[in-house]
Amino acid sequence: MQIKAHGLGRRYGRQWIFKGLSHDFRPGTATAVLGPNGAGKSTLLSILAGQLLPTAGELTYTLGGQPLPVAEVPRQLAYCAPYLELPEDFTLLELLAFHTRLKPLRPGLTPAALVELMYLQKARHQPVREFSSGMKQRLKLGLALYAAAPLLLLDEPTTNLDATGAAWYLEHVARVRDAGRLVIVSSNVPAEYAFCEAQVRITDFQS
Ligand SMILES: Nc1ncnc2c1ncn2[C@@H]1O[C@H](COP(=O)(O)OP(=O)(O)OP(=O)(O)O)[C@@H](O)[C@H]1O
Repeated sequence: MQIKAHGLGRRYGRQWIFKGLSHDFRPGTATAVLGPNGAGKSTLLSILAGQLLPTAGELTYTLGGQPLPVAEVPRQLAYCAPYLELPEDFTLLELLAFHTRLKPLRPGLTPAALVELMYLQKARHQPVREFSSGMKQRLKLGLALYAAAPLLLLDEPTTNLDATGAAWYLEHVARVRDAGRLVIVSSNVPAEYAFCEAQVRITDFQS
């Protein structure tokens, strides 16, 4: 997956969050979207996900060398963000059965194997609402990292993770970096994006 952003801007009311943002998110690369709290990182990720319209500029998506209409982007997308909620009344196994029908896992990976990768075996029959915040974050990350999707968006991925959880994230994000998969990480925690080859600083596009 490739995304070309040209002259992108987003405004809320009269306030421009960012303006004139151009960047080529090349296939197979990992890019960090950086900026302090409130800079517009989540706003940019929502725009790249095709979930929020930019006020200015344009986005071009390409998959396998072919243009991809923006309406098709959600099908190609795995997205983990603090504001995306899980259906918490399901048990873990119920949630995986439901979720993987809509968003299949990588070829050869079963929900049972994913449960083990996420170290959540003991919670298989537990409703997700009873999970700790760190367990929920491991689940959200596991579902996104191991989805069969060529675009991976991670918004503040180590939110709620302890040191062991943060190390788990770094190990698994490295494992799922296939040729052609585009990874975009929004963050202001250096350890979370140290592996990224490219950076977009939102503050470079603010007046
Ligand atoms: N729906 C909205 N209506 C009005 N303003 C909004 C809306 N959504 C976001 N904003 C504003 O846009 C700015 C950027 O918000 P955003 O959540 O994208 O920042 P962020 O860099 O992800 O912040 P953080 O690091 O705190 O998560 C903020 O000033 C926020 O108040």
